Amino acid sequence: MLQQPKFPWFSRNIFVLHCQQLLRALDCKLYHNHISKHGSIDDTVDKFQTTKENAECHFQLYKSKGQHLLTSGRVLDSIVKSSNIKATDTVLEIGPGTGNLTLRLLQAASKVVAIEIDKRMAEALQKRVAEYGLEDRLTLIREDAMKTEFPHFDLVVANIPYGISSPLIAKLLFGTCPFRSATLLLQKEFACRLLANPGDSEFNRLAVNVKLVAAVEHVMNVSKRDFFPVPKVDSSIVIIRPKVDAPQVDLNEWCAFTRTCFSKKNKTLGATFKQKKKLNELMRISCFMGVSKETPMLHPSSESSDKYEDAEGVEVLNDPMGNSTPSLETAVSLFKEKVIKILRTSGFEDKRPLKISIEELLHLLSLFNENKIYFHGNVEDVSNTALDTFFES
Ligand SMILES: C[S@@+](CC[C@H](N)C(=O)[O-])C[C@H]1O[C@@H](n2cnc3c(N)ncnc32)[C@H](O)[C@@H]1O
Repeated sequence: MLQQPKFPWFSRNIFVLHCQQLLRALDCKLYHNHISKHGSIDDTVDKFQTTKENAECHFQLYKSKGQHLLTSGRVLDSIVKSSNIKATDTVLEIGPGTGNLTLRLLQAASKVVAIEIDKRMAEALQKRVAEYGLEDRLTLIREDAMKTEFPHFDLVVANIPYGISSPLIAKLLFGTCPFRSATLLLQKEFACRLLANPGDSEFNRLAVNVKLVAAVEHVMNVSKRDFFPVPKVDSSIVIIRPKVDAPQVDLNEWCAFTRTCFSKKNKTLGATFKQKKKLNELMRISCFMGVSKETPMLHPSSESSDKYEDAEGVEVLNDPMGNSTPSLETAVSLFKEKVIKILRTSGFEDKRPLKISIEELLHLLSLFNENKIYFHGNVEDVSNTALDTFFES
């Protein structure tokens, strides 16, 4: 007889999963290779169930760790099939859990590197993989995937904890390991945002930043009923493929630029860039970037009194030492004129970020930079700040 879970399913965000229940819930019928070698899959499951430790163990599944196990054989097979795994590939799996997907990946690939934060899950996975005699092909790293340096891999295939979707995608796309593709199960709403195009209501900074460097393909939607325990949200499978010809752009500058453009995504860029706070910030950053040596507007001095116009007909003040320095107020107003002039002459002033393509955004950023207007001040700290601000809206 199966033991009853210790807690009710919905108590305190913690679920109890009995191993036997989980294993009975698994649809393992497509382990063809294994079946042909070792007899029926039911035999294997029974063998696993009667292992003393497993027969007695149970897990508390934590929502905080995104522990919703995928139990549909149909969906698991679709994930593997759509990933186009080659027999020579090393697959990176983030959050293998008890191994429902891992076992299928081990059948298709040469190696699987699985990173699992939960010790109990890792132990159950190891045992289960050993039951199938596949342990030589599995490298199990018991760490937080966000704090671990990824070893070499060819592609990623994973049902990830949804809480780390954004930083994980950023880590993959801007990490040091080149890879072919990432087939990921994501929360449906998040996947829709990733897939959105200019003009779509969901179009946003997330899509812009990801699509700068990768193509995103929708594979299929997955019902919440295909998970155990059943989560509140539906899911989607997407494949992210890094572009081989991604534009060469300073990522920090790009991320800071898109953050500004999408800060008020229903407003025109003209309205967004006219905000006093934003102008002050941009002027400060442009100053920090060393433009101060080239333009007097970035050395404001309220002491100055005499006025004259510079070569471009811009009003500038003289300070007692003979340096040309405008007041802070004048400097901000000159800076604003410069920003608006760029937006107006390039035709972006009345456009809304929701409808602007990546190519257009790249063009606008290059116009700003050519005019020595910068969005990110710290050029040395590229990786950290780019990742930190990559997806926030
Ligand atoms: C949605 S479950 C998926 C389990 C399994 N892949 C499946 O499909 O049944 C997510 C898994 O990721 C693990 N996990 C959560 N946060 C993690 C992190 N930061 N690094 C690595 N694994 C994590 C959880 O313990 C859990 O096993």
